[in-house]
Amino acid sequence: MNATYSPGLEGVVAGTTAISTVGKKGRGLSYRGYSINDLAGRASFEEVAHLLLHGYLPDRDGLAQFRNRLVARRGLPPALKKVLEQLPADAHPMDVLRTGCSVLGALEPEGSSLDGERTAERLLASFPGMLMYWHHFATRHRRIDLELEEENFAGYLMTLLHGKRPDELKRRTVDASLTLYAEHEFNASTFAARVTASTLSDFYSAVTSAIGTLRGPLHGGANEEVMRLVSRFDSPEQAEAGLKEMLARKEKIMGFGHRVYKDMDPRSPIIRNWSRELADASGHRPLFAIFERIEQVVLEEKGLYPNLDFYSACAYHLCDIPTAMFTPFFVFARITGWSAHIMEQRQANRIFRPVAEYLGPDPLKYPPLEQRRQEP
Ligand SMILES: CC(=O)SCCNC(=O)CCNC(=O)[C@H](O)C(C)(C)COP(=O)(O)OP(=O)(O)OC[C@H]1O[C@@H](n2cnc3c(N)ncnc32)[C@H](O)[C@@H]1OP(=O)(O)O
Ligand SMILES: O=C([O-])CC(=O)C(=O)O
Repeated sequence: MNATYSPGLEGVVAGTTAISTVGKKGRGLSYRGYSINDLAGRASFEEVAHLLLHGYLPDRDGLAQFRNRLVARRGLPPALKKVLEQLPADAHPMDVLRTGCSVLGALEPEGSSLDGERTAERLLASFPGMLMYWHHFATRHRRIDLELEEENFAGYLMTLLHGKRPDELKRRTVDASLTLYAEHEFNASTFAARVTASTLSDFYSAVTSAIGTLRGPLHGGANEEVMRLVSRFDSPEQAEAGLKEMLARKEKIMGFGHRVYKDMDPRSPIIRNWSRELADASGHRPLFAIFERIEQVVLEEKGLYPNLDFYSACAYHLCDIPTAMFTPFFVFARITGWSAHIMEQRQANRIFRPVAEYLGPDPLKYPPLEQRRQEP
């Protein structure tokens, strides 16, 4: 076999998919053939989730049934709640979700690999409750009710977080952000899920792999790092000076750059508009101006464009979502894409097993124990 090495697998075609296109000429970003601009502007996140999980946009009845199933699958088994109650208040919320997913897999294992759609809906429905149950217990010792009537997914998770229904602008912003975050072809976490699925492992193991992969700051964890960066500045001028210093030190600026998009990420202007609307409505224009100035400086100095994580940080902050929950919100959405990919992998499976270029020593003579020198 004649294989060429591509660091980070850049440009390598690692499989086939019918789920989405990313940055494809003439198609841009699309989920199952529908443009992201149509989906983010016109469909609710539940319609998009149905499209990804079941392959088609539901009609009115199909959507109502899907929403009902999600509402019915929100509750958590007592044994899982007990585990969540043991996790410390300073645990990272992504650790909580990774643990919660793993425990649910032990309590409600897949009966057979045909259970994929049911498991996907169970995880989609229960992830918000897992995180918010832990959050309220760990911070205020309150055991919250997870089985609320609210059938809108964004409304449900915001109500769980804040203990009251969100205002309409915040709910619609979160709804749109979930659609934007839902799916993105062979990104690192989806690829991790597919690699795990390719060994014929179970659904929960594949999703646990994906959560662990999304957590890193080069991937989903970037949205949290963006907010930590922006919080260091009080004005656009300060941000400009700070960013120039960082770039001079050759530091990476989180929320910028992308493996596939070498110019604009098509999701970025959409979430930027929601952020601006929120900033205008809540008197936070100065914060938005800091984001804008950072965008301008990084483009001028490095020629890099913001990815989805950059303005998502602004939107989530203005929706009063704690910074450490930004990446979990990404999970609440991307579970739909991960699930679609796990099911697609199972339909035409071959185990992932690439090869490595060896850079180690030439063959060595084996030294008996008494003749070995301690290596430094
Ligand atoms: C939803 C998502 O997961 S989107 C990604 C979220 N991640 C981030 O925002 C983290 C910051 N961005 C990055 O680290 C990268 O751009 C990635 C991980 C997204 C893509 O990585 P790659 O495709 O491997 O690009 P790579 O890191 O090789 O960058 C190419 C060049 O641009 C530079 N560059 C890329 N991104 C950045 C950045 N955010 N800040 C500063 N320089 C950057 C690199 O230093 C490199 O420069 P060099 O050629 O002089 O060494
Ligand atoms: O596609 C990628 O490399 C990262 C990702 O998940 C996204 O941009 O949504």
